[in-house]
Amino acid sequence: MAATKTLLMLENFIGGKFLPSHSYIDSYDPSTGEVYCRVPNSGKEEIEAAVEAARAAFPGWSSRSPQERSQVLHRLADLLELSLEDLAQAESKDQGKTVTLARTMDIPRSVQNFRFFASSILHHTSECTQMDHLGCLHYTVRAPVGIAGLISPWNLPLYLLTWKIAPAIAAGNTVIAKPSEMTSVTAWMMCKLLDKAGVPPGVVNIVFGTGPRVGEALVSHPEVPLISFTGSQPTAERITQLSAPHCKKLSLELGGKNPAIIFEDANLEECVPTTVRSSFANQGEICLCTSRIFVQKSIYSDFLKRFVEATRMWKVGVPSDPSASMGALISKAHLEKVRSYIQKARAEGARVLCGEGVDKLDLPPRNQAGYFMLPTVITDIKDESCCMKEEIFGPVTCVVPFESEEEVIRRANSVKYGLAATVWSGNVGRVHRVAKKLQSGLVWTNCWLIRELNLPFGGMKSSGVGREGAKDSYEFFTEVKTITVKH
Ligand SMILES: NC(=O)C1=CN([C@@H]2O[C@H](COP(=O)(O)OP(=O)(O)OC[C@H]3O[C@@H](n4cnc5c(N)ncnc54)[C@H](O)[C@@H]3O)[C@@H](O)[C@H]2O)C=CC1
Ligand SMILES: N/C(=C\C=C\C(=O)O)C(=O)O
Repeated sequence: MAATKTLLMLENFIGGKFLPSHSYIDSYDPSTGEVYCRVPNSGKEEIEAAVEAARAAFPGWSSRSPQERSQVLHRLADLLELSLEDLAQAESKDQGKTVTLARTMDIPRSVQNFRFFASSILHHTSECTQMDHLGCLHYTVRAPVGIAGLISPWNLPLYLLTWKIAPAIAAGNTVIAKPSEMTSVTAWMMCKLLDKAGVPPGVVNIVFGTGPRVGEALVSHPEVPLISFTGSQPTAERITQLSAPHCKKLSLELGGKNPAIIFEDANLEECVPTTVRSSFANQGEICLCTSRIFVQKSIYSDFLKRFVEATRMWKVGVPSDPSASMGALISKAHLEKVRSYIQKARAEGARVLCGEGVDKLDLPPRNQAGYFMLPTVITDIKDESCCMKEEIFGPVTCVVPFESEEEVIRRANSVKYGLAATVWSGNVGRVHRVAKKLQSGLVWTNCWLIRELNLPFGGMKSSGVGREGAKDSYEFFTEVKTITVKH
């Protein structure tokens, strides 16, 4: 007799209580393609309950001092850290990424998000000016906005959710968060730690479900004056439309089509492995991943040979395999979408040098229905191709040659996105010059994804609106008031 599988059942977390739902959505293990979890399919009713809880908690939480709130955030960081291994295993199963990546990047960064904002909230200053001729002193004060609506995606589930929750509650807001319906488990696990950390009921509410149903109910709610969103550009457009009648504050962190520019004097010993990582880390499912590699003509063939060799070493394996660099993509639909880009490139006459359709995937029988694909390198492709223009958000990168600095800057800037770029050169003057001319919110030179959480993070053009970071998040999650004192 076949054994009945027990599915993990998630519950919403509202007003400090776990509440079951009327209906549920299936959630898949990307490494097997099997349903293993059921996520509440919430809607307006649950958002109403969460608003009520967040409204009730706001006066108490917002009137605590930053020092008191900071202590709570530190305790939560410590508790998350104690659960690091369980969270890493869960994140990997839910998302498809390797356990190693979840253990070394996702969960440590989630812990760091709470520690960082626990500390930075203690160090903000306000402005003060004097008008002696009128006998006036002016100064600013900042106050939390109220109930913050936070919507996060599936690629870095707990990492990006906590990047929003931590600054929002540090500043004294209460929050209603909606994680991606595809990766809700670690958010639900975190809810179990909130009470022990001293987070009062109603300060953090997590409501699970789909974007069109519960996401829109949250965005449209008149008592939620602020939305912080990370995800795709079409969803950002919808959120902007729904927010407009309420004049909500919006922070939108969207996609990228990020260039790597590699000059002939680059140190290829460092550049090649870092560019493999920047192209394929987390299955290429990070908005900061490189997907267009421009290489100066004089080193083009040498770079390409080394890059393809190094890509072939980027092992795809089951997420628990410690030797795997890459796990499974998030969903069947996403895998098909990513593959369709490779088919389009082939149809246009581009060459696929390694990966999809060229090399063979080696997976155990249990994982044959998982959403795996090999890291893929495309070349001989035109800048106008959709693979060079659109965000693929998978393990696919294009390599093309360039001749001059002016030319590569123009080509790198010729897409609608402007999130992140990398520049590789041993010439400091050139590095500065190129970095200044790139239309990109972030430029890493001779490195990738080294994050300084104090400084602004975010994109220009279609990559987003607003910035996040110590000062930027504080300003976003607070309202400023100017006070004039006549003396
Ligand atoms: N940070 C980034 O740059 C990310 C970019 N993407 C891009 O978006 C593509 C599609 O991925 P999706 O998961 O479908 O992204 P998405 O933008 O639809 O989802 C992100 C979050 O928004 C929610 N959402 C969706 N529709 C909504 C609506 N109408 N109102 C309120 N919330 C809504 C989702 O439930 C999820 O929590 C990816 O292939 C990738 O290209 C996806 C995730 C992250
Ligand atoms: N927003 C994303 C990545 C952010 C990384 C960071 O803050 O370090 C994304 O992939 O959507």
